[in-house]
Amino acid sequence: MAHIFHLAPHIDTSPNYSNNELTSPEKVAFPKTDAFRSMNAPSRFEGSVFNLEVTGTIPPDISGTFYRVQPDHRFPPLYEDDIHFNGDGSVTAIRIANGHADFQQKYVETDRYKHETAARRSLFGKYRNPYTDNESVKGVIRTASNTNIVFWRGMLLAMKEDGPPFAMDPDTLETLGRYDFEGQILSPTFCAHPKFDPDTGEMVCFAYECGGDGADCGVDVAVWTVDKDGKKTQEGWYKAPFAGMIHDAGLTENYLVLALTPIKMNLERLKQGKNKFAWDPEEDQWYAVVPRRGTGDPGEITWFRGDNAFHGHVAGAYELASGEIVFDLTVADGNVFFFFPPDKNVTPSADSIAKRNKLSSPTTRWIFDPKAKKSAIRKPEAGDSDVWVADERVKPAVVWLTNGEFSRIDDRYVTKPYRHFWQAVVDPTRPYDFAKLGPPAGGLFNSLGHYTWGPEHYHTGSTTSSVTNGETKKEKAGLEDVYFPGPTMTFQEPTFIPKEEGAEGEGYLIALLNHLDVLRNDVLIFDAQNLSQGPLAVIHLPLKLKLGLHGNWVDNKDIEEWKARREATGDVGPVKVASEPLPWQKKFQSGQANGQERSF
Ligand SMILES: C=Cc1ccc(O)c(OC)c1
Ligand SMILES: [Fe+2]
Repeated sequence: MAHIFHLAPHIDTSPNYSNNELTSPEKVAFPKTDAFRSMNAPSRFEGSVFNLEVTGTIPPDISGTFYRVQPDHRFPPLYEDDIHFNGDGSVTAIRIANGHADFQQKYVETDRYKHETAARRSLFGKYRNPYTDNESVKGVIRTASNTNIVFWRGMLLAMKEDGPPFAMDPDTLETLGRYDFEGQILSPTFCAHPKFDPDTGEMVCFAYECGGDGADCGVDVAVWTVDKDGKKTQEGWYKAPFAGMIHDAGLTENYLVLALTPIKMNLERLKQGKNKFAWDPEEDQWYAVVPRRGTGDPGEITWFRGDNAFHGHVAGAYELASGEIVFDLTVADGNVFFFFPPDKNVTPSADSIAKRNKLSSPTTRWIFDPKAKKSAIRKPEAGDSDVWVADERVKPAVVWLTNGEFSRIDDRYVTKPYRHFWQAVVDPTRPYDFAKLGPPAGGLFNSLGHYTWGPEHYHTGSTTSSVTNGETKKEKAGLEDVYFPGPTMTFQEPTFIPKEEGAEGEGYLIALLNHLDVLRNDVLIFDAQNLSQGPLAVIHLPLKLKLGLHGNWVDNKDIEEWKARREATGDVGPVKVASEPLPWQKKFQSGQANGQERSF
């Protein structure tokens, strides 16, 4: 292809960065780094496509919307080495009914979005580091709302764990505003993985780094329950043993289990304009078993610690008749976030993408006893607060040697024993066209897997177990059904679509396929229990999206029911978004120091 600078050599093609800093904010030229290359080249598309091209047949009983969110930088970042996780949240809706599919995509119009739109440039700096921001946006909520998009009581909530959620209209993807649960949750941070109890309709959610302005690198952790009518019914404030990332969680009938990963925040480092997190290869992986109806007493939590490792996403969690908790997630044997290397003693190359792509990430089953003998430890990092830690270290009960991430289950089985889970899978034995494609952006998720726990691992209500600290079984723990599309393709996170009245796992699986050669996406629909036969339908998008994080399926009945309830004349009425700044913002505006002290 002829490039314009061959045709017009006088055109300015100079780099837009010098010493890692943006030199011409008005010039729209993105970094030429891996974080902005291939599938992750900026897309920035907003709009819709009616009646997408389809190969195969979309099962006629599928009626609903697949919502998912991707980070997609709107402007060249302030720093050339910016990371994918710092991109603006852009929400995709794939609306399916009567065998047809429509596409829509729109940015989440966060406070960040509005300020940067007005200025036509980036104003917010590095990932979760307000010390790198333009002066004009001090005190503005920084979140890019780019990690998950969930349906809650008739609205979509776009979420990122560094800030509050933003509400969107499920029909139009219009941003309604910041959502504070009608004034009930005023935390500076929230989570990207709230859990929904299918029996009670409750949302159980949590936050970390939530004791100040949301960027204090502190150890505060909060847990909330919001009931099906939107009323906050529980709130507990706790301290973590260190200031690390708590990204995902598991929900059982009586507990929320939080995974605290040994990547650590540090305020001094942040103030120096450096990374939010650093991997600590010497630190344990931790789990907090938190009672769902707790009050915030530190003794309510039991913290469990195991050998250093990196948490992926949670599949399922449930309680056994013995009271013990089964908790399943992928756990990788090294730093998955290569862009957050350790602070010291590590040569830069030791945490490269190449090394990340060699990590193994099995599905790991832990069994926690909430009544385990524990002792209070006082950690100065925890503000001298008591943290109650189980005396015995934990080891996995089962390690299923899968190699993948983005575990999903039939969400009607959250809190319950389950048999089926699905993952984006890394199968290094399959061919990959490295010569043509270079390293796969976001990881080599070249396959999609359906896993069924074998009979000895499928617990019914009466099963008891006492294997908390037994020998770890490393095995193939059940059936594996895997689909590999070809050497030029990778998958994004799959989502399960249940069949109405169907048994657990009966339904479909939907996932985005990345064509790394032609830089375009398809949406694939599978029989959830027969992936290896290949997709039932391939929905062709006429464009390239970006690598997204999480998505969810919402049935049309729920969308329609809530639409009626949210009418001005409906029994619930329109969504009420936040009308006042957050407490930390008020403090900031009144000139009080923000950050260190608890704001509310
Ligand atoms: C996958 C995890 C993850 C964790 C924190 C983030 O801010 C994030 O942004 C997209 C993603
Ligand atoms: Fe996640």
